[in-house]
Amino acid sequence: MPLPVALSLVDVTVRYGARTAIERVSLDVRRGEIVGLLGPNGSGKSTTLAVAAGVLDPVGGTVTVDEHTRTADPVGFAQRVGLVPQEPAVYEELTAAANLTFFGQLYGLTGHDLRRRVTRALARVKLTDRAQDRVSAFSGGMRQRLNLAVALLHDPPVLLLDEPTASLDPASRDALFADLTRFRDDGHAILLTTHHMDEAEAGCDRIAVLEGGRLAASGPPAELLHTHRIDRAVLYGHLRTRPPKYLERAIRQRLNARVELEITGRRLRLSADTSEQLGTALAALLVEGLELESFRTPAGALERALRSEECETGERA
Ligand SMILES: Nc1ncnc2c1ncn2[C@@H]1O[C@H](COP(=O)(O)OP(=O)(O)OP(=O)(O)O)[C@@H](O)[C@H]1O
Repeated sequence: MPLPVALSLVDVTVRYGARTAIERVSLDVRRGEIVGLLGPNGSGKSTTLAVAAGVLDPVGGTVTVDEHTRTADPVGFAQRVGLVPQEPAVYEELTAAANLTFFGQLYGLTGHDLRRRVTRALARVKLTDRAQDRVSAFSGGMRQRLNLAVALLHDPPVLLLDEPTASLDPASRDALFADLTRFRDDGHAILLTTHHMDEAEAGCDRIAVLEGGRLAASGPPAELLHTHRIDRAVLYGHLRTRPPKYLERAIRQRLNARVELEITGRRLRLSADTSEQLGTALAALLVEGLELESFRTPAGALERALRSEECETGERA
C-alpha cells in the first residue's frame, strides 16, 4: 500500500515578470518517498522547489501540503515544510547548537521544547559531538548536515532540498543520501533537485524531469533510463574550486553546440552525443584551466539498460 501524498502541486505556473519560469507543473510526493527533480540549467527546478516551500506564490495552480494550502492556512503550511537552500544559510561565528537555537527561536520555539528539538536535530544529522564547535571549523559536508538540521527543527513531514550535493565531495554526498534514506524510511516526503541522473538513479525512488519549465517525464529511475536521453555519453565531475562566471562563459564558447555543460557549485555534468565529442569537450575544459578533483562516466547506467534488454531478448530466444 503506497503511503499518502504529502506534497501536491497541481497545474502550477510561476512567472517572474513577463518570463514564465514553470508552466502547469503537476507533481505529487508521497511520505516514504524521495523524488529527484532533474533538468538542465534554467529548466525551473529551483522555482518548483521555491513554490513548494511557499517562498514563491504561483500565478496559477495549487500547492498543498497534507491538505493545507498556503493561501488558506499559511502557518499550517509552513509548519509542514522544511527547505534546505543550496547555500548553507548558517552563521559561521556561532556554534552548531547556537545556530539551531537561533533558527528555533525564529520558528517561535522556546524553553524546554526548543532545547529538546535542538538536541534531536543534532542527533538526526550526527552532529551531537560537534554541537559546541563553531561552524567556521566545519567541512562542507558538516555545514550541509547543519543546514539539514535547521530544516528538521520543526519536524516537518515534507523536506525540500535545492541542489544539496552541489558543493559536496563524493563521500559527503553518499553520507547525505544515507541520511535522506533514513528520513524517507521515517515517513518523510523528500523532494530534491539535482543535475545528476546517476545520483538520482542511485538515491531517488522517482525522478521528475523538467525541460523549459514543463514536466517532460516522471517515473522510477529504471523506467526513465530507457526513455530519457541516456544514450548520450555523460561525465560527472567534481571541480577543485567553483569556477568564476567568466571562465564558465569562455568554456561554453569553446564547446560544440551538441555538448551540454551543467555547473552547480563545484559539481559538473558534461554530456555529448558520442564519447569522441565528450573527449574533445573535456580537453577544452582542461585547456581553459578547469581542474577536476575527480570524475566518473556513468556508462554503467546505459550498459545496465542495454544488458537487461539483451537478457530479455536472450530469454525470449
Ligand atoms: N529571480 C528571477 N527573476 C527573473 N527570472 C528568473 C529568476 N529566477 C529564475 N528566473 C528564470 O526562471 C527560469 C527557471 O529558473 P530556475 O532557477 O528555476 O531554473 P533551474 O532549473 O533551477 O536552473 P539552475 O540549474 O541553473 O539552478 C529561468 O529562465 C531563469 O532565468
